[in-house]
Amino acid sequence: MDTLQSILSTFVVVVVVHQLWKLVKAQSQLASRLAHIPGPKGWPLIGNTFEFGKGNALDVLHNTIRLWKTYGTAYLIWLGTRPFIFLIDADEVETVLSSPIHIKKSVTYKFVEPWLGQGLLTSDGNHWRKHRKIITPTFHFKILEEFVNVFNSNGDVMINLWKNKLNGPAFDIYSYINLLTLDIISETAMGVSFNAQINSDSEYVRAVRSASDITLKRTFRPWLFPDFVFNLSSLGKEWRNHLHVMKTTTQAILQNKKLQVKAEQGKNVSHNDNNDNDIGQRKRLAFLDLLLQSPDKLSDKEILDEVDTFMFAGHDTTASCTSFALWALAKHADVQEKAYNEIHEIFGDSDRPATFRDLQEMKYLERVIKETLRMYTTVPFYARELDQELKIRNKLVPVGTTIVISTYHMHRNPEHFPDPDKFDPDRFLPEKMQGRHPYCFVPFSAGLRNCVGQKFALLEMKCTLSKVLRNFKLSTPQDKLVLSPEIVMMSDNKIMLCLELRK
Ligand code: HEM
Repeated sequence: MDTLQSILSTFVVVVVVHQLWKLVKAQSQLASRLAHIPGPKGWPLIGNTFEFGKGNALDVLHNTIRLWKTYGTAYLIWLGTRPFIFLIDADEVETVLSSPIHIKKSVTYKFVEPWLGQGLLTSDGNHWRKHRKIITPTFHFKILEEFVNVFNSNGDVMINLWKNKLNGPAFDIYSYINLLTLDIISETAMGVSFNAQINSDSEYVRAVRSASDITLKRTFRPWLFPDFVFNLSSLGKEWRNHLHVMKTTTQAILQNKKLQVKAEQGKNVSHNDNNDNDIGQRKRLAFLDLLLQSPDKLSDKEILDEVDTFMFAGHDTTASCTSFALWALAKHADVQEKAYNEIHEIFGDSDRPATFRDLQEMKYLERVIKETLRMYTTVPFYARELDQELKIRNKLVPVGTTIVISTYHMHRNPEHFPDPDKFDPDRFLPEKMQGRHPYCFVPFSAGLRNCVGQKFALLEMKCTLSKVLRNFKLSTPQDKLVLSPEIVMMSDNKIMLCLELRK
């Protein structure tokens, strides 16, 4: 028995050592092909994991700034045995983003796959191409025009809540804005509202928030990369609970919607009928309805994946940018006054809701949003995994390397944005943009895999910001925000505003 045991243990040790040796050998082969990209020295198997992240977003920002200053606009780090090249150079970023070949997302996007499945954000290849073709028309301006009512009615709920804060102490606006954008995306994506602004303790809302946090933690803990290790960890257990809440919620909504469609068909009401309904209002369709109607006949799973993707990609992002924009307006009284004057010219003293056309006219406010996207870059990093070699710094970089587009750093590059820490919306005046590198400002990414929701996002943010400015004069006691690049940019020291009534 003892002999059998010792033979077995020796066998296990030999297998483990052999596997580790293979990993070290593969890493060293990759390293020799990547020797032309500068970066800190990494350890075999561990790479730079511990010095780089420690799972803390604040460390990630400090370290990436330090690495940029030390190694320049393309540098290499190792997370475990995986090489990651961070790109800040606009020419090199253009090579990646404009390519029809390098559209595969990095391994870290796999972590959200149990939630988002093969939705637009995570899929690639022919599946992605087919779905992108189906989904792009659902963001047509005629459909977005219909959503302005949703932006307005949900925005009014927040304005009413904020009226209780008038002339009071400063308060943290982030959770208000986050619940507002969640209400907007659930109504536009699924046609239902969680009324999260009123019922802020929603289980779904908490699940979405925590699932995003866990995804970020996993990204910087390579030992949690393998699913079997993650599934055994306490984070993995927490993740499964949140996943269950999120999946059952959206599934129930889809089933209800299908029952509703059946009932309408029973009453001979065409679901495709987008004309007047029996109470004289135009019937507004959510993305879910549009996907259900698609002639391409998507399966339930395909529809759910896309709806979950909208829920994930379409609310934390706009919440982050809107909150930072409000803080910037509060901080820079001159910018706030200019934005207010533009809005006053459009509406005068009327309190009518904004229309699609009004929102198009807010050119200065649009520049404020762009400057916010530059300085407080909503998605500070996004990444691709090479499944074909790519030339960087005049040499081919091997398959399997992850390319990280380092948007936050690109947007602070003084070569393209002089005095980069100054908030100046007029950088985005057409005459100032002339001659600027087309890929030095990429908050919504660019090329084939750019953000499909960017027009929706701009309209929603303009609607919310103009509504707040029409009602309140903003100020802030905070001198500086401590930026924390989680999956979207967050402020580590809250976003505090004081409100005075405008009229
Ligand atoms: C300030 C707001 C937003 C910002 C800054 C933003 C930014 C981005 C970025 C950088 C990407 C590319 C990510 C990557 O390559 O990994 C992306 C993709 C995407 N975004 Fe947005 N986004 C915003 C709002 C929205 C909204 C409101 C929606 C939906 C209603 C949305 C839906 C998507 C989807 C589905 C993709 C994947 C597109 C594809 O790969 O074909 N986003 N977004």
